[in-house]
Amino acid sequence: MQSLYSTNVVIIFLSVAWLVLCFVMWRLHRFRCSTPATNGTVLITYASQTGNAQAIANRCAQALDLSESSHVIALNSLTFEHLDSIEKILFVVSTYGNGEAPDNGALFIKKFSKMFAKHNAKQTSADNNNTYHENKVLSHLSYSIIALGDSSYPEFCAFGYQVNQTMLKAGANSLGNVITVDNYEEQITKLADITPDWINIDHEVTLNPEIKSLQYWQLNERVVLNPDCNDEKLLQLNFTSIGPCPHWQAGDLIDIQPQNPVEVVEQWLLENQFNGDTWLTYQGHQQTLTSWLLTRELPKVCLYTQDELVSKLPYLHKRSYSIASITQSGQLELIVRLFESADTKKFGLASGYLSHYCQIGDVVEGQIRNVSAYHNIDHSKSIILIGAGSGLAGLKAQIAERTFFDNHSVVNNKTGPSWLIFGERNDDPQLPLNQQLANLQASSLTKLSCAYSQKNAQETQVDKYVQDIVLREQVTVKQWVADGASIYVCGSLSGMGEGVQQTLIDILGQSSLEKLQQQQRYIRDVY
Ligand SMILES: Cc1cc2nc3c(=O)[nH]c(=O)nc-3n(C[C@H](O)[C@H](O)[C@H](O)COP(=O)(O)O)c2cc1C
Repeated sequence: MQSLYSTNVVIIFLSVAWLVLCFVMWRLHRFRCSTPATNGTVLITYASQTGNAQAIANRCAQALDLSESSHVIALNSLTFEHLDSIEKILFVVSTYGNGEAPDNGALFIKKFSKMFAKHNAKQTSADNNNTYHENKVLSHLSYSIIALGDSSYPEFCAFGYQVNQTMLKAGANSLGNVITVDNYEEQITKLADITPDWINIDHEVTLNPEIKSLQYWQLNERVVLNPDCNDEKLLQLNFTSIGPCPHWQAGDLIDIQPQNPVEVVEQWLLENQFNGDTWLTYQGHQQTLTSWLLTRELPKVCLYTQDELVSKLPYLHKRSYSIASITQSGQLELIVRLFESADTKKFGLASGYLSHYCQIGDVVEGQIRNVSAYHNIDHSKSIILIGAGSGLAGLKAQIAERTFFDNHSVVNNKTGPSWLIFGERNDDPQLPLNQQLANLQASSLTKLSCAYSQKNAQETQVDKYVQDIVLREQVTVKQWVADGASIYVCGSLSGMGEGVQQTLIDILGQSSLEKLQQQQRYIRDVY
């Protein structure tokens, strides 16, 4: 009996010891997996205009088991103290404008060049004018750069290279070449292919078409907003979601999968002697070759066999559009400018598809893109919304969200005043566009100021461009900003976006505008 008792005690003891050992080994394994390669502190910083670089930064944080809230920050928020206290940093930065930084990274080069110069000056005097150490302020720090861009721009990934130069000058250690990413697409670009070796991206965080569900939208209505214009028509499109409606916020974009016109696909098939009626199965879906090729690039010279086409021909690049409505309306609204080439009279691929080839009732594939840089607006404060043409989309979404906030917030927390400064071509009040503006003024705006580019400014005393209004109304603009207003700009970058920015610099001063940008009170959804 005694010996049976002691055997049981030994078995229980061994079992507990075994469980404890297993637990310790498991914790150790988890610790090893989650600890960054250097065992040092790692930070991830992003500069992102439309959310791609930010999404990659967040996924890298997941792969490194780092918290997004404490280890992922916008480049404008990066301080010298951060750099001084960490051992490794990952930059995920896109390029914007003409080889420039995205807005939430625009202060980095200026801020750090100044800071490093100051530090170097101190270092120099400490070393009795020995300039050898001048560039070693960040010698403890290693870094990698993922640079997003689009090779159709002359300055491909220029900002990524500028960040690299700044870090090299400060003596930081590069962990490899700048990783350039051409035309990043969430569902096509494999994260494992664009991340440095020290980040172990597993399959869970590798986005590809199989694991991300696609979103489809049925076109219900299409209205020409400026029927008086023969060129560059502006169209409003309304869609409903097929299946449960995804959630989005004002400022979010939608990436639309464009399609070739059917005639173009049929002509290409004929020229290359393929049979468009052949049924082909790819990734579990079966449709005719013609249907498959609607969304594919069609090369001038085709070296593939008919069976290879679907797996080899790349998808047409998706195009991003600002969403003009809010989820609560139950409709996805877009405002699209139809591009038509002056020489060939051909339509732009995506704008032609949405504005011309796509028919009412047709289904369009489009993925909502969360752009948190455009979200952080305090609706209880006032806002100056500035834009032109298709930029009305982003501005309408902000107005709709503020109206929703007004109707659903607690009594004392009402929406602040909204001032819309908008530019189009013609002031004819019968035009659907001008009727929409009048409706917005009646229902939701405190102030509406319009500029008309096709009016003769001297003769009619109207402003030609939105920046003319900002300049003429500068006293009021300054007063609104002093009272806490945000400024939200939406529309084309060249011309409108750049003109507005220069005028704001002229009237508010560069440093005040930078401060507003840092406080996320100057937001630009410009393209
Ligand atoms: C208005 C605009 C300007 C751009 N300028 C450049 C450029 O000069 N060089 C470049 O390589 N890519 C340029 N791009 C491409 C972006 O860098 C690319 O789309 C990137 O994926 C955007 O990433 P983000 O969403 O993080 O901002 C530009 C894109 C837009 C919309």
